[in-house]
Amino acid sequence: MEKICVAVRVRPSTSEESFNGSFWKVEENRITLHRTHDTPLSGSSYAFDHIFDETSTNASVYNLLTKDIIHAALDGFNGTAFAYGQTSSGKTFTMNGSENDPGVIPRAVKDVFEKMERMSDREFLIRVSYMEIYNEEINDLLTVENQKLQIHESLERGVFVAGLREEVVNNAEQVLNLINAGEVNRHFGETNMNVRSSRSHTIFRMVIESKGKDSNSSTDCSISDVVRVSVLNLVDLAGSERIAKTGADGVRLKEGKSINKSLMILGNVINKLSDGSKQRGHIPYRDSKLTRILQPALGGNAKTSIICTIAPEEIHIEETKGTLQFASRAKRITNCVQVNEILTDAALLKRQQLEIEELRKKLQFELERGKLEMELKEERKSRDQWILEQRMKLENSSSISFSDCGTTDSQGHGFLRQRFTEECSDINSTSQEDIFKSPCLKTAPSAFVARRPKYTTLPDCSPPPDAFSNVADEDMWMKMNNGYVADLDSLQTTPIQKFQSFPTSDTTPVTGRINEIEKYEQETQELRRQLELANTKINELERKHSDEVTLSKQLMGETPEHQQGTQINQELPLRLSESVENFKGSFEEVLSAMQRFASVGKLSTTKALSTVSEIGAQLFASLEANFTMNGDYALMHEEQNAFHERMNNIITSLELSDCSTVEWQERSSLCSCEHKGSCLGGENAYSKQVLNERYESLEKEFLLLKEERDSLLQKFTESSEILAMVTSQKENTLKDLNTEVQRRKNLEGEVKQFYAAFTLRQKSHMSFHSECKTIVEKLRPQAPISVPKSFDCED
Ligand SMILES: Nc1ncnc2c1ncn2[C@@H]1O[C@H](COP(=O)(O)OP(=O)(O)OP(=O)(O)O)[C@@H](O)[C@H]1O
Repeated sequence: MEKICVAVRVRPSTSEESFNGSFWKVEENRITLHRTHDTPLSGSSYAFDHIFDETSTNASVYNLLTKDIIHAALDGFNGTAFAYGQTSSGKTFTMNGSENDPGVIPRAVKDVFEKMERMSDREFLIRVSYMEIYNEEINDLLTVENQKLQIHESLERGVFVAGLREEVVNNAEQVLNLINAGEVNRHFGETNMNVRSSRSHTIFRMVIESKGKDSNSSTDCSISDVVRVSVLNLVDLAGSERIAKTGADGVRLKEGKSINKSLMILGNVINKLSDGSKQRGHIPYRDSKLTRILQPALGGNAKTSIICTIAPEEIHIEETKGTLQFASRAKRITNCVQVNEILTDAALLKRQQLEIEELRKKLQFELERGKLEMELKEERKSRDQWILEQRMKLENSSSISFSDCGTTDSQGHGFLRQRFTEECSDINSTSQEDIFKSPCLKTAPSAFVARRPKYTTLPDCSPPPDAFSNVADEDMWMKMNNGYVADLDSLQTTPIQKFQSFPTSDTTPVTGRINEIEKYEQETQELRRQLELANTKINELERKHSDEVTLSKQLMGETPEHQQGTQINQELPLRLSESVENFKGSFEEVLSAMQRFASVGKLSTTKALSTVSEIGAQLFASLEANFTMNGDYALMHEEQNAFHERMNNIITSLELSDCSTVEWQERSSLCSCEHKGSCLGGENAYSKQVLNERYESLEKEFLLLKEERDSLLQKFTESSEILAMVTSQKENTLKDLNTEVQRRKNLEGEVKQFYAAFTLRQKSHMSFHSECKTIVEKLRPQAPISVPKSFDCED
């Protein structure tokens, strides 16, 4: 808990008049209203953390009041500094300052960046915002369009202004430029009391995020996993005003009313908070936007300082008193300040892993301990049983012996020893089962056992095991066996206690133990459940893995096919144009042969026509075949060769068509000259027309082929795109697959580690168990010696 730091600053007087009645006098951290003749007025004296008189500078205010808060903000503490006071008392002067004496805000900005540079072990991210509350509406001073913003609240961010521009900044200059830009948008107005009166409350906010540069440590939460986020508010409130004094009307009046109202609500909040935690009751933070935004600074998680500015003039005494009373109440407020640290996902994960590991170890340990305790209990129980049995045997035999024991005989040691030996031999002959090998005191002569006046009856209990240290030592037994007569009263005796097998009276630890065991059982169940979940996850991953392997194989299988397809698609247009070129070549050869024959008059029109139509049919059939061969280049090549062959045949047949030429020549010689002329002319015209038609149809075909080629090219591009897509999909799937494989490996590793730790624990438990057994075994033969001895001492 930390108190709000409250200071008062007195502005230099603006009036040249000397005081007529009273004035404020500052003495160290106390301010008192004095009469003119320097006598303090009772009930008007106030003490604060600091008081800055008229001569004070903004530098001193910053250093004494705000600097610590700014520095703490860099360490992760929220901080708020605000100026409160009547209008024209110097709030804006304190917060913003002048050129010669910068105020709290510019100093804080510079200080933040300077300190940040010195903190070389941390990385910082700073965001700033600047807003005003004008007539109870929130406006963004950095973006004029952001008006009438709303306040929201969320678990993550707490109370925040939605839509407020937050600028990430890197240096002080950048921030100061932003502030200057914001100042332009701020509402100022002239009143009778201040030519430049703030008509709104302004809040300049810096959000400071930082994290350590250290990035080591894979097992524990490293410093770099913890992010500190602090909010620093520097607030310049609008001043309270008396409408009569400010002479406000119209807009100014409305502003004045709004200012006074929100300051009144601030006063109410401060009053409530200063009442002390028990009487506080409801704090009306939600009554105004100002108190809602400043909520963390008022009784919340923030280091807060308030500078209350006052005007020293006599005419403002009442307002000054009001301000000082506000300040006095604010001084009583305590805030609950803590560093705001956020754990990143990685840190949370690490922490949870550590916790699980801790629990696992604890559980193992407790299980083992519980088991051992049970075993020890069993051992103890059987040992107690055994001791009890032996004791009962002893009691039975001793009751016989002690009945024979009389008073001390005065006949001397020799007689006693002889008698003792005799008795011993007697008893040994009758009591063969005395496995304790205890001295034969039971049958000792009355003279051997010194008379013990206090002793009246046999004790009905044996000493508890913890009293074994009180019994006589081995040496003493030996002496007694050798006939030594002891003064038993001089021996330290074991107090008589009722026999209780073992300290079972304390039931609380048992109940506690049961509770603990139940708790461990629950934890075991939980761990088992986690293990089952892990196994399910592993199985799921395995299934996914195998699916993806199959998919990958499938994709791998498809890839060569796709590659081949692409290659074919890529080469197809080239090959087609090559084949068209070849066809063209063959066709031209035939044409030139025909021209040759025609020029020498060896080719009849009929022959020429039939040849051309044959060539055309061949050509189109071959072209068609070529296009439908779908990239089978060998076949295409064959087809081209066949076409070439056919063309050659046509040429040969043309060359060999002598008879037809002779026929033609004979027929032509039969024709009259005019007839001949007209006949030739008619044939030529006909052949030209047919050829033209043919040429046109060939051109059309050629265009069609071109279109087809273009569409094939289009298809090829599309196929290439699909292939690229499939390839990238395949790569992504492979990546996913690798990640899954890695995750699975990690999980397997964890499970292995868990089993290894478990086995180790089991081994240590076994060895501990065998050690215990050995100890118990060792203890077993010693018990008979101890028991009768204690028995004797109690006697
Ligand atoms: N400590 C000071 N030293 C010198 N001049 C001061 C001091 N305090 C205030 N002034 C001057 O007094 C005038 C009023 O101050 P300022 O505007 O800061 O008052 P305010 O409290 O912000 O008023 P309002 O609430 O109306 O905005 C300004 O001209 C300012 O320069």
